[in-house]
Amino acid sequence: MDLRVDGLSHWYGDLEVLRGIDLEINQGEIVCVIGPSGCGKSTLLRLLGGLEQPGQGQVLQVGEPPAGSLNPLTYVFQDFALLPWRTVEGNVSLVLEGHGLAAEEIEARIADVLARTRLSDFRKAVPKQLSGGMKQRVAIARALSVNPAVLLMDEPLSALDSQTRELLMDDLIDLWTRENFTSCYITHNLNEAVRLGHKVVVLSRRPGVIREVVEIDIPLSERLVSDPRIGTLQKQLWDMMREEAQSADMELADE
Ligand SMILES: Nc1ncnc2c1ncn2[C@@H]1O[C@H](COP(=O)(O)OP(=O)(O)OP(=O)(O)O)[C@@H](O)[C@H]1O
Repeated sequence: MDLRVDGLSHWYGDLEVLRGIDLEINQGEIVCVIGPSGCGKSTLLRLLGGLEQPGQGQVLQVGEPPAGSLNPLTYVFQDFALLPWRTVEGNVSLVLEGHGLAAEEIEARIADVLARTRLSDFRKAVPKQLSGGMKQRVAIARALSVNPAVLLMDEPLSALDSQTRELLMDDLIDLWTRENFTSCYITHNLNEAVRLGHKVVVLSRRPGVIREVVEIDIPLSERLVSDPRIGTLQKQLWDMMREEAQSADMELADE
């Protein structure tokens, strides 16, 4: 299933947050969205997932979600959003309950996603026993368990230290290489965008309009930290964002 965004604009009261966004998220691609603070990135993600209705324009689901999808558009948040009193398997099973699935189907889905995210040995652990990186892996496993068409990821690595972020990026690259999942991935971090994005959408300061869509045709598995092409792309993105980020910074300081 693809997502198509047509002429999307959004306001909160008098505050215009997004203006005239046209965007395609095609099946099997990771679309990263970057832009200065407050430019409407999280709002865009909420509109994509139907948590809010756009002031203008529309978000279209083109094609069918994968077989067995319980929730075609599924979020992964920065703060992991795990229930502290539930085990790893309990946190995954949370999103599988209430769909009328047989107990064996729930068990099969849990075992499958824990294996795919290499968490099988941790299924009885509770969140406080896990590092931040492991918690986010549980959140990703939970999102995958509903067999989503599109993963909506809102700064999923930004609460993690830089080494853990590197490890999780490797995990995501590995997962994508095995499964070609589809994602809209919001980030502040330009390195994440150039390591993970098939497309990088650069938003202006608020109201967010699309300044540029940068297509990156280097295979994800070849985008090593040491690859000079990655550094060059990152600099290119920063050159596009610098002025917008400076202006946004001043605006926020005035508020
Ligand atoms: N529910 C809401 N009601 C009113 N204003 C809101 C609401 N949600 C967001 N805003 C405002 O809309 C603007 C865009 O917010 P949003 O969180 O989408 O930006 P962002 O680009 O994700 O920001 P950041 O990079 O800082 O996370 C901000 O000025 C924010 O204060």
